[in-house]
Amino acid sequence: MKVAIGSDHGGYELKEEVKVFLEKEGVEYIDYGTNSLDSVDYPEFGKKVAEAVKDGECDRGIVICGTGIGISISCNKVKGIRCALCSDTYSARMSVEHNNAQVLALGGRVIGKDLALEIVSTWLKASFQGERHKRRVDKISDIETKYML
Ligand SMILES: O=C(CO)[C@H](O)[C@H](O)COP(=O)(O)O
Repeated sequence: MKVAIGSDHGGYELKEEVKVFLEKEGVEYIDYGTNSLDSVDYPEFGKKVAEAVKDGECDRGIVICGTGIGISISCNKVKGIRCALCSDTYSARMSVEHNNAQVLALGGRVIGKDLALEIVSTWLKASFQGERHKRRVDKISDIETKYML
């Protein structure tokens, strides 16, 4: 599995911790920035990660801003992308098993490193359960088809 990872300045430090974790776990990743604590605009980095997943360059994405909110909203504007903002391991697992989320969002100013890494670990191991959940995810796609160009 190859993971696209990106953040703004509010998520930069946690992004660097997540990268160390991915390396330890032997998970390949591409870092789409940002590369410092200098102030930047989170939609640019959410877009890069979401597009990398949409285009098949990466299988999944992890995005981080201060709260995780702005960057997750940005990712969810890319057609076909389901980005889930998670602050607990149960939601992280469910976001894949039930919602087939390909992108995980974290709040760098909300959760600590240890919890964040547990969430990432849980999320990486989860897989979509299909069945009744596929019908529901298909209905999300129907909404996109109606409202997104
Ligand atoms: O969480 C965020 C978006 O949802 C951003 O990281 C946050 O808004 C950045 O704020 P500031 O420019 O004050 O560092």
